[in-house]
Amino acid sequence: MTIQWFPGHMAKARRQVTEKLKLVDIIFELVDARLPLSSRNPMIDDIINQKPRLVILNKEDMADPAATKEWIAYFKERGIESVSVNSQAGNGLDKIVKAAEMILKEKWDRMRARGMKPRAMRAMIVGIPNVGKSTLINRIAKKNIAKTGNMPGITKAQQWIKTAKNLELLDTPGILWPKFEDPEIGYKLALTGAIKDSILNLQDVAIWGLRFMEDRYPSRLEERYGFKQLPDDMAAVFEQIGERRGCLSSGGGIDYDKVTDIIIRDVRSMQFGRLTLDIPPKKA
Ligand SMILES: Nc1nc2c(ncn2[C@@H]2O[C@H](COP(=O)(O)OP(=O)(O)OP(=O)(O)O)[C@@H](O)[C@H]2O)c(=O)[nH]1
Repeated sequence: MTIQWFPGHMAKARRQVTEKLKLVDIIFELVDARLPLSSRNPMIDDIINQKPRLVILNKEDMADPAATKEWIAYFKERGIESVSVNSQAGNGLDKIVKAAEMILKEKWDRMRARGMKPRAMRAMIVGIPNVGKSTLINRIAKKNIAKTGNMPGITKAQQWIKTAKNLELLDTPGILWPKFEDPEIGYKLALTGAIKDSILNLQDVAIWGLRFMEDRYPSRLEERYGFKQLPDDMAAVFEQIGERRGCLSSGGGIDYDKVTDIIIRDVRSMQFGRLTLDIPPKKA
């Protein structure tokens, strides 16, 4: 991920999504199921401007299943339909089609009432980098019956992926920017790999991750690193992990950078199991 989100890039991304909005009936807003709020673009409501929308919580296989259920209920309470899927395995694609049909039902009924022939629903995927947009598009494309080609003579025509199930998907997603002025959101995005590793101090990211594990999943932290509770002195924590995992620097001491990498890699490669980093808000 090399995109730096300067104001010019944001304006361009927004313009590209706005232009394509006219072509579709529904937006598939893809988020990371581990971060259902932090991986949303902060201006998404404004950008899609009343267009019907389905939130897709992708990478459900990496998220805490109980939390995913709570997040789906959270969106529902706010009038937003959502489904969870694992695009890598191709699980849940039927759920997407069903939910889209439900969301667009009234519009389709109106078209039928006017004597119009039902046509396929047209959708586009939007989301911040790394949430799995290309993976989902490729999954759907693999299951497709035919991929429509460019219209002759129109060099930049959109390509539509036709699925067997009355859905046509734009083959290029809309890429929007994440928001990471809030340090907490930044740590979460960094820990899941949604923003470049050079943006934040990785040791801070690793420490945030350890504190999160202590708070939410203490038994998994203990199992992996041997700490029931973390001492205030984080250097001691790094040293213990470093000793266990053989992270020695050339001078013989503990190599803190190696320990940092191990902690971050352990989260990303699910050594702590399925984690949801955005905590579903408690019901009022
Ligand atoms: N475990 C798991 N990994 C997934 C899933 N979907 C995507 N991935 C992985 O997430 C990473 C990012 O996926 P992409 O499809 O490249 O994400 P993208 O949103 O297109 O990313 P950009 O091109 O940066 O905008 C890849 O390593 C995928 O293999 C999923 O459902 N489960």
